Amino acid sequence: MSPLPTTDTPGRVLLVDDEPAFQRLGGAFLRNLGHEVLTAGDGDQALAMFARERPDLVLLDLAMPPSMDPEQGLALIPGFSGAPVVVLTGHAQHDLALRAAELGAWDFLPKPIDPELLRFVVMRALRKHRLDLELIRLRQDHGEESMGLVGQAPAMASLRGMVRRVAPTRVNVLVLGPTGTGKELVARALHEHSAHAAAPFVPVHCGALSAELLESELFGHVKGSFTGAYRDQPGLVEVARGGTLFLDEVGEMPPAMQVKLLRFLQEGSYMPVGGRITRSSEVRVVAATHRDLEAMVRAGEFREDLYYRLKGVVLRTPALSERRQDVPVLSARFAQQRGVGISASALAWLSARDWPGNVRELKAVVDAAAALLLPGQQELDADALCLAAGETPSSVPAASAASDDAGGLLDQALTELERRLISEAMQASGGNQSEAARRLGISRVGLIKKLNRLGLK
Ligand SMILES: Nc1ncnc2c1ncn2[C@@H]1O[C@H](COP(=O)(O)OP(=O)(O)OP(=O)(O)O)[C@@H](O)[C@H]1O
Repeated sequence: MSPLPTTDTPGRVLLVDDEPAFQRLGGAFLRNLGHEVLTAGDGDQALAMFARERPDLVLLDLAMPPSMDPEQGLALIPGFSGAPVVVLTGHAQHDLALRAAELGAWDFLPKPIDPELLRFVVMRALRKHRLDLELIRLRQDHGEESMGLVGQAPAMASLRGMVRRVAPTRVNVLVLGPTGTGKELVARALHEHSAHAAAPFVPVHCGALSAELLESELFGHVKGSFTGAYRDQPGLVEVARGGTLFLDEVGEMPPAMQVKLLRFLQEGSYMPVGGRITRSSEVRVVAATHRDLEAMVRAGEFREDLYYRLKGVVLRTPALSERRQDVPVLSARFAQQRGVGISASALAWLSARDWPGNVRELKAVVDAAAALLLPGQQELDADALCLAAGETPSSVPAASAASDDAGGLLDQALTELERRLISEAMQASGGNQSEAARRLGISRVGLIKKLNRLGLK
């Protein structure tokens, strides 16, 4: 047996025991080891202290006043969720110890307590607690890190960096990029990482409505202001109060509305359709368009003053053709969301194509292919993707499984994919092999072998 470790980072321990002698002696022993010790003499006190002080560990005697019934002690265990619980039991109370474990206790110590064992069990439980916390933090960081914006290309990393920096501010943001590249995702990430994430996120499609309807939608209307206005209707600027108003396709906004929006952006005030009283609302505005707004301004199609109001900060979402190395990771994510795997041939097929509709189009094909899988099939392959894309499987090389040289063609497609991913990673890393290997998720030695094999050195 390995020797018991002697030192570790101390923690904050809640000692729940009604015996003053044990509180004193056990407490002093743990304090000597550097731990901070809190004590409670009954269940109610213990739960209240736990809620207030959030200790790292609970040492719990099961038999306590008023009833001294261990069942009552057991019932306390779930109340200490978030910290490991070590129960203190009598020597012959194995059943009780098992029940405690079922209820979530991490360990148990027989009484009378052996100090060496106490020291060891406390240290082990504290270590577990710290690992749990670290895991939670890593999970949060990981979720935060991608913010739903999947992609390893440098352009995506810097986009995420900008979102993280801009989100906590209230500055207006203009998101520019081709259709289907994640502009709305960026707007949502900005909202979700702002201090106002609990307030509403309200999207409005500016191109889908006439000027009149858009005005009524945004600023609301009063009863009787037009046929069909049977009651007062608040506008979306009101619905989004305190949160984010997302103006999608702002380039399509009719000129008559542009001037009203400008007023709202400048003064925070607006007039509901048919109303006589000016209202105000405070929202953060994120606008997006796939159109060249600057060119529209030059052509007199979009108000210059509104353009400058909207573009507090400009964020750009890259076309998928500018980050082809992200096709596999995006495809794998979309397949995973559908609960299926994805084969190498499928990734090769997807990577070899152009995606004029960008991520939206890629996602639609992966989703459709997942829906077309036969019962029992767990993995997307090139055939399923061909069908989903409306092509006959034999029209693409990787799918012609029936032909004699199908294996050869698949190998060829995979080699091509490998060559491209490696070249792109090397380029993105400025020729640094260690960095390129990290991006590709392989070892440096593995990368060097591949570079030699593919003649890329
Ligand atoms: N980086 C990404 N990671 C994961 N999913 C993405 C990414 N970019 C886009 N998508 C997905 O692609 C689809 C289209 O994204 P979104 O609606 O945000 O694009 P858009 O640029 O606003 O499009 P449009 O200009 O047509 O309004 C959505 O299903 C979205 O979840």
